[in-house]
Amino acid sequence: MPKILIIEDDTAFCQMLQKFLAKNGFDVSTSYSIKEAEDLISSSTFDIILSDVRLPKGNGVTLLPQVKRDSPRTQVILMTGYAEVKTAVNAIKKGAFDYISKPFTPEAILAVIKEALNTDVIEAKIDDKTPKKAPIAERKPVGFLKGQGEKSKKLQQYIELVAPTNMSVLLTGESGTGKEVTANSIHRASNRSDKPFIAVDCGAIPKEIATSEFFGHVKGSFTGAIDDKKGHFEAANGGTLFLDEVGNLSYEHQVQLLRAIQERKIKRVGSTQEILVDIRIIAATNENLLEAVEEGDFREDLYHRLNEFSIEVPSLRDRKEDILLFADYFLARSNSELNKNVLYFSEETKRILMDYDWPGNLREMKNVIKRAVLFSNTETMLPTALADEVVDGASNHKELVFSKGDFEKERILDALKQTNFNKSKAAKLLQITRKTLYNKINQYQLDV
Ligand SMILES: Nc1ncnc2c1ncn2[C@@H]1O[C@H](COP(=O)(O)OP(=O)(O)OP(=O)(O)O)[C@@H](O)[C@H]1O
Repeated sequence: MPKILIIEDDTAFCQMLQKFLAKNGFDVSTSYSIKEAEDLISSSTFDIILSDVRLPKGNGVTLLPQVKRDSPRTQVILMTGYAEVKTAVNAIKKGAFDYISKPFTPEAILAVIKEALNTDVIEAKIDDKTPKKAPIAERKPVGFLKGQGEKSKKLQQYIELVAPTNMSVLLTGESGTGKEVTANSIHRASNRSDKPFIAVDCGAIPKEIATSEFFGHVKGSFTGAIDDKKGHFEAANGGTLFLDEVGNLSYEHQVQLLRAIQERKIKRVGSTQEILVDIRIIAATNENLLEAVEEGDFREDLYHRLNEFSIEVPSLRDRKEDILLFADYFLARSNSELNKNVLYFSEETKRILMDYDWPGNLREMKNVIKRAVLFSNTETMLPTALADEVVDGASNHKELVFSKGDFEKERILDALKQTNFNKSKAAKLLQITRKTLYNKINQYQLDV
């Protein structure tokens, strides 16, 4: 039975959580203060520590070094208020597994705990050198940062609203915005969270084998069917089937899919036996599906069946307030994946991250930051570590917005500091003339 320690000074909430987790099969200890927790941690080993961030005499994050030193396999999950997300992201840098924002649903906390326990199992399997082949479509749950800006809050509200229902959800949004992780987040917050989440990229399945991929086949039903095989519908039974790039399905497969969803039963290729399936469908597209319907490329009845509730996942440039929060998050993840210790972004780097347009959205940011972490040899990430297209893209954008006065004063000071107060070099860096720089220095009465 996995052991959990809850550290929470709100006694009523702590006891409620204890009862709930005990009911769900965990061996739960509680402590109401850091001191009490330290004693428990030194005398016992826990699989999970679930700690409030703000505690009477300190902060849940201060426990991390002790836990990581004495019991490296223990996973720490922090419970935060909205305002403490930044602290929690910093805690991930120091080795915390994840954080969960209060208030949270029972399903949500169970999902994070399970994910933390799974990580351990995966590591153990690697240690064993007996990796099991996972079904192609079964993907490990991914980290999900909620964000704090208006668009992010709205996205989160929609996720929480629709998650407990059985409604089909259609996720729209540009490539890389996080549609798959949003789908996963809906699944984790639903009452199907202990059942599979199967993600299928409809654009990547060859047309000839799509039926068998979705519904399975029996041995000998076609050349190459050397064994009985379960399809994605059966694999997702009881859980959620995520259909990515659903607009890429052929007409024939749209018909098959609609029938299976409506009738809630399928037949494996080559079999006459009907199999009942209970699945929730979440579909995603980055094209305009309604246009595809109008042009006759996508069946209207299937469109309405998938679109019982639609959520638009915003682009990263529409989540400006969250850009640095996401950047911090990817910095922490990259450090732990690459075993590096890049802790900060320089002011200029932050500005570039803010100014850049991020056409590839969060996927692009994740890759850009990982690469930059690899290239950084200091605790502070400098712009030189960023890919050229990001720096160039941001400076084109910066030229456009420079005159608006946004952060102008700060930018000028930063450029001056970076160039050791050499005004010609600073002007060059800012991509303005020396004369403009002098005018700005006067305008802002900078003492340089
Ligand atoms: N809210 C988030 N928190 C943390 N990471 C995120 C978040 N959203 C997206 N990501 C990361 O960004 C990357 C892209 O996300 P995802 O694959 O879900 O995007 P997508 O919209 O489904 O992309 P595509 O349209 O190309 O299928 C992933 O690596 C994912 O982990």
